[in-house]
Amino acid sequence: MIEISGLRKAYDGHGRRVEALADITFGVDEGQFVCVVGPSGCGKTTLLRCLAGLLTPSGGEVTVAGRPVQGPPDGLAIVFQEYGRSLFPWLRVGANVELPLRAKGIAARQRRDLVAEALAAVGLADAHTAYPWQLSGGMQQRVAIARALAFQPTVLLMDEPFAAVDAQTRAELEDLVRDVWKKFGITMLFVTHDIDESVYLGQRVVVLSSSPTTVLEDLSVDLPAERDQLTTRSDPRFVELRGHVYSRIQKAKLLTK
Ligand SMILES: Nc1ncnc2c1ncn2[C@@H]1O[C@H](COP(=O)(O)OP(=O)(O)OP(=O)(O)O)[C@@H](O)[C@H]1O
Repeated sequence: MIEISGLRKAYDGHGRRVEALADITFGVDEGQFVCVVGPSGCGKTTLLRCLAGLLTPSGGEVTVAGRPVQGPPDGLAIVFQEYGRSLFPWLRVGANVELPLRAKGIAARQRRDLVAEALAAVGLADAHTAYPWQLSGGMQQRVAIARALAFQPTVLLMDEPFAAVDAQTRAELEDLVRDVWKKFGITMLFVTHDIDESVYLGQRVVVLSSSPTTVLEDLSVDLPAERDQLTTRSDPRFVELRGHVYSRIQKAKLLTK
């Protein structure tokens, strides 16, 4: 569904050149849940922006559903880290979720159904008429997820979506994301700097090096499909996998010093 081949991205400007992505190659099959984990500043956001057609790569190729990405691909939605900036404060929750559906030209009745279904899927069926600023941070991020779901994406990109919420809310949202992935069969690419989160959520974890960034490892997560915060996180295999990813990143850091 997603193919990234030899992707390179350098930023130029004001006499400063940043080689953000040096050489990234991996793919995500249809319906798969893949996490990308890497140190802060390694280019995770840059990678997602290239995939979403919001940035032009300096080299290599990205295809989504077999088509080279030249602008935002059809059927692709993205959830950003900063829910506070991605929701419109002057629109009620329902109108925020509905907005992309209007842009897509969907008829009013179907829009109403999709908004109701998406809000129910994130446990906010009764928040329709609230304003985003009347909700907690975790609830606002649920609204952002609902907005992406209502769009009925085939591919959902998530850019450190839980970095700004407290630990308990984060755990709830992680389980919510796995639930909606299973329910809607979406292809998921989830970017995080949190190693535990990447192993808990993903079927695979793509480990990135520090910048200039390459793929250090593409790891299959052979944990049971049914995951929960208590048993999965204390499963010896979970502990082994997270330790493996951690030491991989640490070793790479030492080599680049
Ligand atoms: N618009 C830009 N112009 C110049 N350099 C940029 C720009 N955007 C990002 N960079 C640089 O590219 C590198 C990768 O940035 P990016 O935000 O993609 O990393 P990240 O892994 O998402 O970071 P974090 O984990 O801190 O969110 C950084 O060195 C950053 O300073």
